[in-house]
Amino acid sequence: MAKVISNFARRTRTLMNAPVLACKAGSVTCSKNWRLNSSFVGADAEGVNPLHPKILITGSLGQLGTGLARELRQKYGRNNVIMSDIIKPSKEVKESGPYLFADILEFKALQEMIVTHDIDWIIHFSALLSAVGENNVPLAMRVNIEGLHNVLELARQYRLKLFVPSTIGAFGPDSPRNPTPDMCIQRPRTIYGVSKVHAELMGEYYFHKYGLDFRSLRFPGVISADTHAGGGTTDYAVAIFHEALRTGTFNCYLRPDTRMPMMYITDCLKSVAQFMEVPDSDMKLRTYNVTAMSFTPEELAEEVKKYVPNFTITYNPDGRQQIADSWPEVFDDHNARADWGWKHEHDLQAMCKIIFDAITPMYR
Ligand SMILES: NC(=O)C1=CN([C@@H]2O[C@H](COP(=O)(O)OP(=O)(O)OC[C@H]3O[C@@H](n4cnc5c(N)ncnc54)[C@H](O)[C@@H]3O)[C@@H](O)[C@H]2O)C=CC1
Ligand SMILES: CC(=O)[C@H](N)C(=O)O
Repeated sequence: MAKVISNFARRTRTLMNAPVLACKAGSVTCSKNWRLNSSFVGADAEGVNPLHPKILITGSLGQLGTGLARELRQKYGRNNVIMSDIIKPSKEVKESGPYLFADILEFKALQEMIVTHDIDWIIHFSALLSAVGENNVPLAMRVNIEGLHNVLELARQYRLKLFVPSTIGAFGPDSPRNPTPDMCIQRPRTIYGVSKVHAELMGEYYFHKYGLDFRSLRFPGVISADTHAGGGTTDYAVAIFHEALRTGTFNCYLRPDTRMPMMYITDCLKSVAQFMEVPDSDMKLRTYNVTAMSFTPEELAEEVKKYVPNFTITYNPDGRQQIADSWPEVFDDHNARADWGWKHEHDLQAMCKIIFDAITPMYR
């Protein structure tokens, strides 16, 4: 009990020292008293129970968030993972566990949420992806850059663990493209990429300056069986499966030989869940590349033909071609594999089989 009280006192003191939080001291104390009265067995130095951290996912109604919430709820308990976004959740989402409205640009409301719900970790998914970002630069700057500043400050003030995904889009035409290592020139030419390099650097700065437990993985294009994709350059590899079954044809906005790194969604979600638990001592970097495969639209189309033999594909490159041409072709993730055992499960063939098995019945 003495350890519990001293942890509690230390955490409360830290919070009270943050000037912006002074007015919240009452609710902080109240929230931590709840912790005192509840099961606190096995809490670490920050007072977080490593078996049941309370996790907030921002932007959780996008392509990745719902699946990650499912994965983390299985691990840490349904009520310990709070989904949030600015859009209305479906009935299934509402029934699956806690969901809250959270605009990443409203700092005070986020503070209140962290305190009221006693959050330990933030998984920060809110973002505008590459193609939509190019179409609305001012909004991308607000959501991707101001939003990041807000979560960094929240994580610093409340001593939270923070995960912010980065992307192959954080590299640019001056980076080596085949393969692209963790450490190399990063001069992206999209606002999305610029905001992600900014996130990597700011997170690492907060780590060195304040000891913030900042973690980031650079994902390749993530492919899932559902049609939702947030407006990225890699989205063709999500849309193609449904179009193939629905119409037998697909009009691709990239050239047939445009090679990009990709990953099946379950591998992506597994990488996040695994990475959040990697001990500090095993992490030589705070930002790691992770990937599973690399393919071109032409190669994907060949695979699709195995399931839809009459499938045809046409190519009409648009503005996304220029983005893709500046991104990595093959991602080098050997550091993640060596330092903390990252390993993908699905290659192109395995992924296509899972997706077609899942969605073909919908089109019969
Ligand atoms: N899906 C992919 O292929 C990849 C994704 N990532 C990163 O992973 C994260 C999640 O990606 P996805 O789920 O695909 O994105 P998405 O575009 O599908 O979802 C983003 C979510 O952010 C929400 N959002 C927008 N403005 C907001 C605001 N002001 N406050 C709160 N939420 C807001 C949107 O409503 C949306 O649900 C992003 O940071 C993205 O950059 C990185 C590499 C690849
Ligand atoms: C690779 C990404 O970050 C995303 N899918 C996009 O294409 O913008």
